Amino acid sequence: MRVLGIEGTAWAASAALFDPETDEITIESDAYQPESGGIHPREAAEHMRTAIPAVVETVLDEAGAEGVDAVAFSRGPGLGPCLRIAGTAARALALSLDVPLVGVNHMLAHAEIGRHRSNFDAPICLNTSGANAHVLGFLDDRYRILGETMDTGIGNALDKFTRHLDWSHPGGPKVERAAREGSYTGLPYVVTGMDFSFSGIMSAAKEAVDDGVPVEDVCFSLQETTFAMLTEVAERALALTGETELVLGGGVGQNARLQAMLGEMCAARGAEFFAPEARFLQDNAGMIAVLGARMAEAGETIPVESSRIDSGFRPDQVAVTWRDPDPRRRTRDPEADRQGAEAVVEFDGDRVVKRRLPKSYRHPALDERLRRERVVEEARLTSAARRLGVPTPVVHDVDTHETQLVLERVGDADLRDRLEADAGTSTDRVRAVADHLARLHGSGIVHGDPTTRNVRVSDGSNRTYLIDFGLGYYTDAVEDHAMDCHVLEQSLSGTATEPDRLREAFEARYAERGEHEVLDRLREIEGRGRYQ
Ligand SMILES: C[C@@H](O)[C@H](NC(=O)OP(=O)(O)OC[C@H]1O[C@@H](n2cnc3c(N)ncnc32)[C@H](O)[C@@H]1O)C(=O)O
Ligand SMILES: Nc1ncnc2c1ncn2[C@@H]1O[C@H](COP(=O)(O)OP(=O)(O)OP(=O)(O)O)[C@@H](O)[C@H]1O
Ligand SMILES: [Fe+2]
Repeated sequence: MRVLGIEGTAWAASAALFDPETDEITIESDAYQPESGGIHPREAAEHMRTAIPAVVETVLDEAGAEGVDAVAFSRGPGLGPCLRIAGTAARALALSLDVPLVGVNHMLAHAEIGRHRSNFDAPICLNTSGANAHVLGFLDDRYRILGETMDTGIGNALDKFTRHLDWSHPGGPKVERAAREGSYTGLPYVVTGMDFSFSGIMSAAKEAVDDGVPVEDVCFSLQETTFAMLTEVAERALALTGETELVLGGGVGQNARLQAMLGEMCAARGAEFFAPEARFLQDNAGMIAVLGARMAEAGETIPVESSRIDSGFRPDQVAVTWRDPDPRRRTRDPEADRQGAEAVVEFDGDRVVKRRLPKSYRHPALDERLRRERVVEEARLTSAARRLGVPTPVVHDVDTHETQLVLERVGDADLRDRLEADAGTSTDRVRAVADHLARLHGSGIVHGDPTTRNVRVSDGSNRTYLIDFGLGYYTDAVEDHAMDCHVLEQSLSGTATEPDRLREAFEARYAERGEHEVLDRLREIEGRGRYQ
């Protein structure tokens, strides 16, 4: 099945032909370059109007229209005016060639091209593009968003920073070049579970430049900080799901420093890492044609009448019928797997020794700071939570120099590995987590990382413990309390076959025990448009 792909979500007018028999992918692209500032949606759409027919024609000239069995196009997410033009071109072409039409989710295409090129079975995918940044895992029939940006995509964040410097668009490659001459200066580091945000860091970076810190140093630190955050959440996703493969997607993925950090993180934990070639990382129609072919083979074509574009199209909205469920996810031995994202954990009788070893992918100054802060916070908040009546391990010893804790060993398993227990029991356990979080929030404590791997459960009783307070802190901010709930729910989605029932149970109990405004804010967080 030879598929012609069309891409036009924002800046790249691109057409491609994919032939699954030979695995040959011909791509023809024409980039929109703003005269000044960032991408102007109307101007970009004007570019699409002339450039898309031209790139399509070039590809058809090369490949011959007779051999095209389907037309695939980026249905979203993206800029509405651009998507509409690309969509119209795709529909017209499908009708004139008399072949089926396939509507592709652009972010799934970024993810799947890595799987396709690597031949990995079930990788975690880190998408780092202009308007998006998220970690995806595949479970049952769907990609799950395990974590994502709470404000802008990573590329847009870098581009906005360089606009402040009056550098031309796109800024990402220029930051990379300037960073080669830079040295480290501190910037905020913002990670909650597997979610993260860039706006505070970017404001601090602009301020630093205005205050006279050399631009090269700020560029260097921007990369060190934001890429370490992305690497950390990718590692947390590997630890949470137990997967051992990672693929990278999106335009920022062309950055050599980001690739090096991810490669180093994976090597250190015995996982495999793959980054596709640059032409498949930046927006391109090749990835649309490849996923389009998979979808068409599985019968996922759409009638022209119902092929509307969707500028807010999220990757977890797509029912995935073109690949098998992860064959390994359910057969691992969870208790053999003691490798967290941050720490190495060893059992010593009824005690647990938790060491945060240096992470070689992180800049040493940042690494030192994070490990020290987290050990101190973990010891302090684990004990504070206990005093509030929330079951947590007793802290036996804290060594900030060695960044090591000795904790009481609690529970028999991580909640992650008991979610498929009988419905009543797993619901009760999730309710207990709601009790614990509501109680912590009531006293101004945020856990910071309440995933299903940071809840320990006992098999013989209803005891449910919270562990791993290293990302916790004190605040009464509703937003931060809601983020805790969001992290828990996202991890349920990433690890449970039937997350909806569990999420409902969590919220019903939190509504009884916690503040209503927190759940209202939770709705708002979930509804935040990520395309900006
Ligand atoms: C929805 C769609 O339109 C959008 N596409 C997109 O953002 O284009 P993409 O090609 O994936 O990424 C472009 C971004 O990638 C950044 N970029 C390109 N090369 C870079 C480099 N070497 N280092 C850092 N950033 C880089 C650019 O600055 C720009 O922000 C998306 O995928 O979010
Ligand atoms: N006190 C404890 N009692 C029993 N098991 C524990 C305890 N602390 C940690 N573990 C086990 O070790 C695993 C990793 O521990 P922990 O979550 O604290 O490390 P981490 O590296 O910070 O992980 P992450 O950042 O991925 O959440 C836990 O999922 C749990 O199975
Ligand atoms: Fe993209």
